[in-house]
Amino acid sequence: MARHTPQPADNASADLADGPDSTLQLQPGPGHVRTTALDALATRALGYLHAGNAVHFRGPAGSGKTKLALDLAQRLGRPVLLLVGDDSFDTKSLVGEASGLKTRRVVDRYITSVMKVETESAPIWLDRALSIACAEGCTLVYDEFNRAPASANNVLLTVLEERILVLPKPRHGEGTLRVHPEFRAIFTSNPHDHAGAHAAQDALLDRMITIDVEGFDRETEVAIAVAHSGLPFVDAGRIVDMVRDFRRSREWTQRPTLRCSIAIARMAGQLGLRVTAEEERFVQLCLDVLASRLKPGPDGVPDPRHRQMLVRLIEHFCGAGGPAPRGTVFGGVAA
Ligand SMILES: Nc1ncnc2c1ncn2[C@@H]1O[C@H](COP(=O)(O)OP(=O)(O)OP(=O)(O)O)[C@@H](O)[C@H]1O
Repeated sequence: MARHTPQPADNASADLADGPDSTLQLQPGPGHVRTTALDALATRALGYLHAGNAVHFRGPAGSGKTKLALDLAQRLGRPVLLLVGDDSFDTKSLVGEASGLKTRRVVDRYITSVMKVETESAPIWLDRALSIACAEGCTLVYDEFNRAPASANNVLLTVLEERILVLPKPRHGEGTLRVHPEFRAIFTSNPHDHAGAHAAQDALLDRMITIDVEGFDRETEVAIAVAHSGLPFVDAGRIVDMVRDFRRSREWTQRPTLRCSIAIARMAGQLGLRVTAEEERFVQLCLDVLASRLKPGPDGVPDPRHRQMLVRLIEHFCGAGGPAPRGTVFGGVAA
């Protein structure tokens, strides 16, 4: 769980970093990108959040859900709590639990010849992300919430509907906690992720507004690749076009995401590689990032024809003659 107190001005994004007191804190990232498309999406979601609704961003890996959720959380101007869903979660992981006993011993020597000793024990309650967020009116970003079992997430039902947190054991003598009016929740999930994910219960989905984030437009992807790499727009554009074409082709088993474009652009920038098919190391870099995602051939081993297609893809989009015409190599529809 990471906790973040909002910073002033235009520090809209948040990356994880160790704070000065060595607790994990979210820090604004210098490369946060806002484009027309991202702004439109953010305005929509912020409207729902301001009106008191929970918002859920659903989309494939690398579609920018977490970054968007953290950006919006920061914009709400309340402290932010980040929770990442996990298969091992139960109700206690979200709301906390009584842990150990606090013992108080009173020694009464009012009359010198008589000593009266009274011992009193009370449970110590340890709060977790949800109870803190509900009590203090924080914004809870619950990333990959469907990785936690539905039984752990059940406690959210009354929080989102009746705005009451029902505690499994009394906390400071109370069995329920009235949710702070400023409490907001932003969820993310990946519906294509089957490893370790659970089906989110309908009742919970029914209490949030789900926005599908299937991937960004070209302008946004290029702007993000530039922000992460410092490459010129033209070079980042060639890399993004290449990855987008591969993505549309469906000739992969693992989706080539925005992270692929960022990785290629960032490493090309760091290694000082020219973004062209004439640069052998650049071609190798693209193959290293992309080839493992290719569909295997019928015998389960990488199909050399697919790899050849990948090389043609690099030559097409990063050929010597400048930016490629908006054609496709893998057969996807050009943007
Ligand atoms: N607006 C943005 N500005 C800068 N970088 C961004 C922006 N949106 C996304 N990114 C970058 O794109 C990459 C993918 O984003 P993010 O981690 O939010 O995706 P995700 O959908 O949550 O992925 P996963 O499901 O795999 O966790 C990250 O490296 C992130 O920093």
